[in-house]
Parts: sequence; C-alpha cells; structure tokens
Amino acid sequence: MNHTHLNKTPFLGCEGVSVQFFDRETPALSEMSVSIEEKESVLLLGPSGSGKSTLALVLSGIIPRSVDAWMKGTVYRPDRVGVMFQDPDAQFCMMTVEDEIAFSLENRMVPPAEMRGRIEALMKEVRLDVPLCRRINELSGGLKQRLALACLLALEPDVLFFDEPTAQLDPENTRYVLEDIRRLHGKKTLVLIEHKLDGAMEAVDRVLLFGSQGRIEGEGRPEDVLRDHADAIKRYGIWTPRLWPVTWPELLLPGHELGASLTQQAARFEQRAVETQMEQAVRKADAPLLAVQGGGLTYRSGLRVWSDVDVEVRPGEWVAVVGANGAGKSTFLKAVGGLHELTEGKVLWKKKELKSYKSEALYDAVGFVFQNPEHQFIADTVYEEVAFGGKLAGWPQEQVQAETERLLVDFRLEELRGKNPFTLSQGQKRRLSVAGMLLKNQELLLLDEPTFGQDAATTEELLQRLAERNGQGTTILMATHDMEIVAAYATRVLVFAEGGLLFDGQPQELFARPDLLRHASLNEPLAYEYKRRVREREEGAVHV
Ligand SMILES: Nc1ncnc2c1ncn2[C@@H]1O[C@H](COP(=O)(O)OP(=O)(O)OP(=O)(O)O)[C@@H](O)[C@H]1O
Ligand SMILES: Nc1ncnc2c1ncn2[C@@H]1O[C@H](COP(=O)(O)OP(=O)(O)OP(=O)(O)O)[C@@H](O)[C@H]1O
Repeated sequence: MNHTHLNKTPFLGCEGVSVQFFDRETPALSEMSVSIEEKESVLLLGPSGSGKSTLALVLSGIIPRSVDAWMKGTVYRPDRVGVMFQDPDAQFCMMTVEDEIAFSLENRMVPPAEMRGRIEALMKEVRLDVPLCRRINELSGGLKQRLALACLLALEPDVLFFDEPTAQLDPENTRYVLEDIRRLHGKKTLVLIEHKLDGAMEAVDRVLLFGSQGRIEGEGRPEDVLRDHADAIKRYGIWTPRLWPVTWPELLLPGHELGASLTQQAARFEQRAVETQMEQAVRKADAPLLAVQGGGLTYRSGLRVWSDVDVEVRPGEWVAVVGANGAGKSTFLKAVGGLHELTEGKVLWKKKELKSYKSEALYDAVGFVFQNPEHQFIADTVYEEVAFGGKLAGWPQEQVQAETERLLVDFRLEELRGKNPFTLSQGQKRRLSVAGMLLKNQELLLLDEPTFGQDAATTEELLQRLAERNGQGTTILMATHDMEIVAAYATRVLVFAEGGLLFDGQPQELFARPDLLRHASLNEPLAYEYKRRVREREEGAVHV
C-alpha cells in the first residue's frame, strides 16, 4: 500500500513521498504513495498528528511551496486546486463579500460585465444569503465558511481539498457544508479531512486510514475499512460515523445493537439529569460566583450582539453556552472574563463589579481558553507555554516542573515539549491551549470550544480532565457546538439566539424541546433522538 508502484500517472497522487519538518526528529509522512482518480472522493482518517493535513498540503502543493519542510518523492496534480481550511479567516484578503468573490473570479479572467451575475450565482449555490456589500468581519463563522466555499468554486478547481471545514460550525451550518460537499461528490475530485463523519460518509468513495509514523495503514471502501480495521480505529481513538451505514428505518427495528446501546445511553443521561437536578437545588442557596445583570453588548461597528441578559452562575456549575454561529457565545465568555466591557448592565464577580478588580486578581481566578488557540500562545516552546502561568505566579521551580510534566503527559504533548506552539497540528494546538489553562487551579474556567478538531480519544481525555477539575470545585463555562457533550457533562445550558438569552435551564429540559432546538440551529443528542423516534413510531403504530 505504502510502496505500491504506480502503473500509470495518477490524476492526483504521490509516490514515495516523505516529509520532515525542520525541527522534528521523525518524519510527518514516510514513503507514502497515493493515487486518486479523477472525480474520486477520498477521506483521510486518522488520529491527531498522524499526518492528514500534511498529506493534503503536499498534494495541493502548499508543501514545499509555502511551508518550510524537507520533502522527497514525486507528486502528481492537475493545474487547478482549491483548499478550504478550518479557519475561514485565514483565506480572505478583501473587505466585502462581493470583492472577495470577485477577486477569485478575476483569477479566472471573468469579464467585468459578467462579474455581478457570476457572484450572485455562486452565493446562491452555497446559500450565502447576505447583501453583496456585507463586510466579511461582520459575518458569523458559518457564513464565512460558505463564503470561502463560494470563492473556491469561483476558481473552478479540478480538485477540492477540505481540511476540517466544519470544525467551527454549528450543527445547522455543518449540515449545510456537508450537503455542499455531497453535491460536489462525483462532479469534482475531493480530498476530505473531517471529524464529524455523519453526513460526510455519503460523499466518500475511499478511505485512507493513517496510523502512526506518517504511514497509511489501510485503505478501501469506507465500509470495508471501518470493518476490517475496527481494532486499529479503536486503538487510535478515531471518530467513526455513529449512524452510517445504518439508516433510521433500520435502526428503529427491534433488537438493533446500536439501538440498544442508545437506549442505555439515554437512560444514563436521564439518571444524570435527576442527580443534576438535586445538585442544582442545593446550589441555589450558595452566593453566585458570577452574575450578569441586564447585560448587553454592542460592538463599535454598531452590531448589537445581545441584550437583556440576566444570568447567575454558582460555584461548581458546568454551564454549556450554546447557539448558532454568530449568536454571541464568544462575546459572552469575553464579557464575563473581563475581556470585553458590557455596553449595558453589569457583570458581578463575587458580588462586586468585575471592572473594579485588578486584572492580576482576575488572571489568578479565571482561566480563558480562546476559540483560536493561536491567539493564546505567548511562549516559544510547548513546555514554556504550559509552565507560563506557574512561573508568573512565582511557584517554586519544582512545582512548576512537576505540574507541567503531568499535563504534558495527560494531553499527549510530551514529545513536542521543545517545539514551537505555532508548528503543531490543529489538534495538538487545541490541546496545548487547554493544558496551559489547567496548570493553575482557577476558580472559573472559560472555555471557547475546547474540543473542536479533536479525535475521539482526545476529546474524551480532555473532558475527563475538565470533569476532574469540576469535581474539585472549579466552575466551568464552556461554549460548544457539540450537543453530545452538553448532554453528558453540563449541569446547565444557556442558549443564545435572536439577540438574547433564549433559554437557561438544565440540558434535559432543552433537549425535550425540539422546536427550540430548531430555532437556535442546534440538534438533539443521538440517544435522545433515537428515544423520540422510537416513541413516535410506537405512537404511529397505535394510531394505525
Ligand atoms: N509547520 C510545521 N512545522 C513542524 N511540524 C509540523 C508542522 N506542521 C505539522 N507538523 C507536525 O507534523 C505532524 C503531523 O501533523 P498534521 O497536521 O499533518 O497532523 P493531522 O493528522 O492533520 O492532525 P490533527 O488531526 O491534529 O490536525 C505533527 O506531529 C505536527 O506536530
Ligand atoms: N470584535 C468584534 N467587532 C465587531 N463585531 C464582532 C466582534 N467580535 C464578534 N463580532 C460579531 O459579533 C457576532 C457574535 O460573535 P461571536 O463570536 O460572539 O459569536 P459566536 O456565537 O461565538 O459564534 P461562533 O459559533 O461562530 O464562534 C458575530 O456577528 C460576529 O461577527
């Protein structure tokens, strides 16, 4: 597989390619040979740091053209390639939606007279329903990602690379983007890296399974790879689709194995809900750690993100902050963390106005994990990045060292200790940004999508670490798009929508309201959806 000699020149592929980044002791790709046919669609599946993005960068030509790395081997590619990354901001260079798409079209020498019509057609194709003159920095993450896709399609590429395009998207926008990718299936050559596999598998003809040491461990039709390599997939802790290739009608048949495990999971959620209810009732007597009173925030651009927000958070709660892209989750976390000042109302920390505290006092009490890990990095090495908080707080050296080492192991970063944070893989960066915030025992952790872009094993480990902290009394406020995490971990959930706080209550109350979920572009956890559909089916049967 890795060494196959190619009989004919592939449409897209590589032969005997090895890549080693300059500061690394081991190669990111080892003697890799891959052959992809025209209009074929291939999924790169593998654990964090296994080389998926590196292969996409090699096949698209970004390595070695724009990234410093040693590389050998041969690469085959057609003339026009387009790449869509996790972070849409990385690819824009103009101010407005119209200019950005026009910029791509100019690359294709589209005559000015046709420009407007082409721009509108592309926006329609990706369902980007905003005025042409809308400034890009005023678009939500989901709309930005759709704009990025419109710009890519404008280039009429022969191959499209998608590197975790839905990582920052809410469930509804994720569905849209995956739908767009499914529509391209069979029309374009596609290379996809994606963790959310439900909804993506229908667009995949073949899976390349990455193991350790930058090698491909298996390949074939998706159902064959998932079956034949089930053990390795489990060992590496890779996400697999939860439903595919199972369909709902099939799943609802009595005696289905997955159905049974979903029933058990729903029972666990419900048991947890009962316990949470009791805990929350006891907490009501405690003084709030944090309170927002009549809170509102309007950015200088004039955008009023939300208003009339009243929230009290008590010590030990695990509050999930959810809502569609652009609903104001990050803005809320920044406001309660003292990074943005409210334009209406006030934030109280332990009954005193937040703004009356010195920033050092807040820094000691509150840890903030930013949505973009790179916005947080301040040190030159992974080790220093984790150790920073302890050193700043004047801890004895042995303590800094011991705690840092423990976190490096917990977050699977020990081999990268001497590396520059900016050179890590997406998943590694995210883990580092969380580890750095867990060194100190803050009273409050504000986490902006701490699990995005993680493989299954790391997501689980990360949540376990947070659960331990929560068990020791740390209060958690966490923005997330992952309703499975909300159901399994949160004691409470805040839903932001329509310029305000639409819902404040326990997760099971939210998930019992499909209308509200739809309204806020959220989805039901699979176990709850299964239970609801079984019930509806039984009721349907009774009515018949
Ligand atoms: N620019 C770089 N400089 C140095 N090392 C790098 C660079 N980019 C990636 N690496 C390293 O190469 C290895 C493979 O990274 P890659 O981004 O390809 O992994 P991945 O499978 O896409 O991971 P993830 O799922 O976490 O995004 C990692 O160990 C990473 O730290
Ligand atoms: N510094 C800023 N100046 C102006 N507008 C901003 C700023 N930061 C965010 N916005 C806008 O405010 C709105 C809310 O953004 P915010 O990032 O809080 O939403 P979110 O719910 O976290 O979204 P996502 O799920 O996409 O991360 C968006 O329309 C965004 O474009």
